[in-house]
Amino acid sequence: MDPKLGGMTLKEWVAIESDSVQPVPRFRQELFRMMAVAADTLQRLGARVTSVDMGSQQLPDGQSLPIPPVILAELGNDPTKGTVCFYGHLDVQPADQGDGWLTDPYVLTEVDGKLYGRGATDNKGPVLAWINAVSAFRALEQDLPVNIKFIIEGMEEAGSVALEELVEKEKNRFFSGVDYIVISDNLWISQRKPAITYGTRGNSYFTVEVKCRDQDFHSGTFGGILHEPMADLVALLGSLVDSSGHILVPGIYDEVAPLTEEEINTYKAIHLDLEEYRNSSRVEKFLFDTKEEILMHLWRYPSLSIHGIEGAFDEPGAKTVIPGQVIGKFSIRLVPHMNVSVVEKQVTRHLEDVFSKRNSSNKMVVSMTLGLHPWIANINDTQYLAAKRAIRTVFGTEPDMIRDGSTIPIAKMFQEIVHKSVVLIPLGAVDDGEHSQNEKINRWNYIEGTKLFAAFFLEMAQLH
Ligand SMILES: NCCCC(=O)N[C@@H](Cc1c[nH]cn1)C(=O)O
Ligand SMILES: [Zn+2]
Ligand SMILES: [Zn+2]
Repeated sequence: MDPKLGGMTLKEWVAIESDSVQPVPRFRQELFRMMAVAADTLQRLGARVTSVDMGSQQLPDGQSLPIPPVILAELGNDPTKGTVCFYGHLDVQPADQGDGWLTDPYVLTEVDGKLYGRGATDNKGPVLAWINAVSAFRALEQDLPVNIKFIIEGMEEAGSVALEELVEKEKNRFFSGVDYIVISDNLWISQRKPAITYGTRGNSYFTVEVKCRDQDFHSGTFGGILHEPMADLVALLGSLVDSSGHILVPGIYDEVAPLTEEEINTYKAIHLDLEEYRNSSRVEKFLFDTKEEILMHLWRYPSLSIHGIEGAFDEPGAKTVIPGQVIGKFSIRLVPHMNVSVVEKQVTRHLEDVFSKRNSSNKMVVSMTLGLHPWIANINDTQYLAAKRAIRTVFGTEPDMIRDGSTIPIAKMFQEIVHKSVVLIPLGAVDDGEHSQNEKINRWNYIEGTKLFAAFFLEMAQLH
């Protein structure tokens, strides 16, 4: 990239340890540095940049840490052109070479056309690809076909702390002229075939605490005479889902959108090599045997996952402890038209029911700690057509029209608060390993993705 334009390379961005998950001052400093570098890059491209102070974050242990600024940047304000707003994040998940990385996670390393490094695909690579696309128009001294806005945050991996309030506040300012919103923070469903994403599941995250007392017991001294909290908790967690993945909470499927023949056909049209998917996931057997069932259970049906138990003895060795208090954690991925507060009531009632049947003297407290709504878009919106055309131009193929089984809360927030059409245009391949060891982006995806975004601007200009 032309150095005059302030081009930063992906290698330089990956080298910044912008981990938002571990709440320690060193990573926060790195996050501030990351946001400053990105603001500078955008400024050099000619953008009007505001770095919004986001205040500080109170942590459960009482300490307070500053939240990195959110970047709001604007390029062009021609009223005859459409305005596309791109959202991305520059914070990353934790990464430690000792956890099984084959290369230093903060040194972008190319092996066989794959660029390994934390944040390479989630989400530094895609953010830079959008910036590179703008930079290409600048380098060619061509007018941008559309007005472009960027909203870039540094706390996505920590739950987008304080972002919703900012979007609400900027609804009639920064977002007032925005026509379309684009996010590139997920992956294709294949190694080589591009995709457009029009829906994500939501998530309701629960804790269930069972307490006898706030100290552990010796199982030789107390074992046999106690209602053990862990036994209660295992029974509670075991009551949630059966071995075929069916959720046992009464009423939970009541509001799930009915399945139509037309919808089934959309799954049939998607290219997914189930054997390759199973092998690359290193899973012996999935719960379902057909492509359609797999896709539907990832995208359009709820799922319940049990995540962990706080207070449990989880070290090697044979400690003879009875934990005095344990907290189980599980979540339910939500789909259209499930309602977060209805799910909260259903789960609480079910657990209270199961617990009361145990006649335990322990205390149980159920809390929903996170309630994120599912999101689904209208695939006939203009920007879906523009994205399809741009994919045809750059990749010479039709995209897979996909949904994502995970949750991108900002998509629903934009839809609800800004009331503009949102599209997800991923550029990473299915095996990029977001959040995992050896995260990567393929050089091909990064470069073709940059071309795709430039082509998207041109198509948007034509269709707007
Ligand atoms: N492919 C994009 C993944 C984004 C992601 O991992 N989102 C989180 C958000 C979340 C949901 N519940 C708690 N955090 C996810 O787990 O889906
Ligand atoms: Zn991400
Ligand atoms: Zn992520």
